[in-house]
Amino acid sequence: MSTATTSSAMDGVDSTSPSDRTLYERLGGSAAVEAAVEIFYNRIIADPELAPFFEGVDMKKQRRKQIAFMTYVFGGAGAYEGRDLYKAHKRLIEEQGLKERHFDLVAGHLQETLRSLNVPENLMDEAMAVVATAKPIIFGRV
Ligand code: HEM
Repeated sequence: MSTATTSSAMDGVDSTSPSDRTLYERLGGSAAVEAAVEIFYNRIIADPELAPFFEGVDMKKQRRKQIAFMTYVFGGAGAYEGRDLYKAHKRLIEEQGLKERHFDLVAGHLQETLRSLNVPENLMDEAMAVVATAKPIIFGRV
């Protein structure tokens, strides 16, 4: 009999369930993804290397788009109807010097976000593997 000692938006995380449940469900569904995206962008805009890319960006809309995107890529309900990731970041690469190094910093913030929400290591690895697939797309290598 285990007793929960901490409470977070990731309550409901279940790292041992059969793989017929999507990563989205195992992470804790919409509440978990919304909490993660909130913390994720707070970290990003507090990072002096990343903040300049988000100047003038409507962060409320950005959070909504990222929630839709993560819901989709983690296998949750709904369809992703945003711009494709290559087009969405093209201007940043051509005019603002977006490099793979920045991607790695962003991925690191996502990992730290999931860690702060007590997402189990194996689920975090799964989520990070999905996010890594965005890298060649953003940089036009696929
Ligand atoms: C894990 C990798 C990433 C994912 C999954 C991701 C996802 C997204 C998504 C879904 C959008 C919205 C697209 C739309 O307009 O429909 C977006 C836009 C944007 N992303 Fe990313 N992104 C990633 C990496 C980065 C990095 C490394 C930066 C910069 C440091 C960045 C900066 C931006 C900015 C500034 C916008 C808004 C562009 C605009 O409105 O013109 N992203 N991203």
